[in-house]
Amino acid sequence: MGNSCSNNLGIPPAKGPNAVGCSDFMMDHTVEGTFFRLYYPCVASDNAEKPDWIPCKGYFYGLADFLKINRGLSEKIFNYLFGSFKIPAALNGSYKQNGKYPVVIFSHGLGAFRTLYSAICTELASQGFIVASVEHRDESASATYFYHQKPQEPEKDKASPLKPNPEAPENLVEEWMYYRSLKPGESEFPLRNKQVKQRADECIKALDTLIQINSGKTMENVLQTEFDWTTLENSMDLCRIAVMGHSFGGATVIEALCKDVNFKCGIALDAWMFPLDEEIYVRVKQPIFFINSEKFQWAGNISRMRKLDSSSTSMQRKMITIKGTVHQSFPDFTFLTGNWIGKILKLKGELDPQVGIDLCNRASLAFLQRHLGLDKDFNQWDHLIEGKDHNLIPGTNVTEIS
Ligand SMILES: CCN(CC)CCN(C[C@]12C[C@](c3ccc(C(F)(F)F)cc3)(C1)C2)C(=O)Cn1c(SCc2ccc(F)cc2)nc(=O)c2c1C=CC2
Repeated sequence: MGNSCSNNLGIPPAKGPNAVGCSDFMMDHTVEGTFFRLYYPCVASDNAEKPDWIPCKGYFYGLADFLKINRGLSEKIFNYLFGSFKIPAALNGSYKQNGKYPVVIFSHGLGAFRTLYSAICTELASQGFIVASVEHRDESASATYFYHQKPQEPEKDKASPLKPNPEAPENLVEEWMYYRSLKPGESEFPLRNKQVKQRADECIKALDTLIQINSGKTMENVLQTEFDWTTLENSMDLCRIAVMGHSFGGATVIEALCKDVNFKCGIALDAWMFPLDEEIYVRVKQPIFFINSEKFQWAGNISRMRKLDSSSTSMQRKMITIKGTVHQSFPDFTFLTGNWIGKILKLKGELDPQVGIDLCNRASLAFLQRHLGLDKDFNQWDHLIEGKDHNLIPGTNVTEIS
């Protein structure tokens, strides 16, 4: 019986052979630029500083907006509950050169943002992937930020004004974009359909930026982190690229596969299929792996996933359901509250969160080895792709409409 006191809460460290580095990248500074958190294999060091899980309090404000609760009060509660958590990775750790690593682009869910899936992203990086977790600017994130060029200061006040945010780059002003909820009477599909298209474009833009970084081109990272991005020259295997995402990010996976054949396969975690156009189902050709929770799915959503099955590539369309899991079993919150808060807020299912994320990560690694042609030992988990485990169901538990 694990001790129930709170000191055993935290994001579980990755299990793979590589130490994990983590660094944030934004280029260019505008809302049209790309913004992602990069996780990568790094040189092991025991005293490395760890990145903050929630990087600044603007994200707490956005979470409050998303959850429709008061900002002031919830900022204090969130800060108390989650403010001190770190990501089990080395902030700006030195990149570990070892051949070319396959690449994964990760897309977060509605109301989430780039840092909330670190148990998945750090595990992939520790197993030898370079992972870019994008932060979407389609107003589906709880919060995100970007910069404006500061208007030219009139000559008179020479002295530079007190800088609002010390690490903010020169002469740029930080601006925050918060979650946009549906307006009363607004129909949801047009908004979500527009957002999923922008989200796919942002995944492609992040990939294009990684391709430039891989070429060794000096990139001007607006965030001015202590990380030398030129060390990533020739680090990526650009024939082995996958796209992955949770919920709204799962729909983004399908849209991105459709738009860019550089994505060789996709993994959709508890996908929310509603935002997708009907005609997309026949256009996707790449392999897709649906990893579903037991509680979130419903017949209409499953039947849309099944439409992707009927095409000729059905051999490469797989679906499993993890028993005892809920929608929030994929983001990091599932590790960060005690059992009873977690159950009340539906952040935890019946299954131990660590067991659930291990099944998800191992099944994903096996699928990535199969469809990116990796020569690792992830095929040891091939049985998980078929749902062969006492905590898995092949396909779905949802009784589907015919
Ligand atoms: C009332 C809000 N109402 C908005 C439409 C529904 C809210 N909701 C259920 C929630 C998110 C919940 C949550 C988070 C976080 C705490 C905290 F206390 F731990 F912070 C608590 C409680 C509230 C569980 C979902 O939207 C579920 N969902 C999600 S949740 C992604 C997410 C968001 C924020 C996070 F911090 C972590 C993960 N991503 C999607 O793409 C889709 C859906 C539904 C359809 C498509």
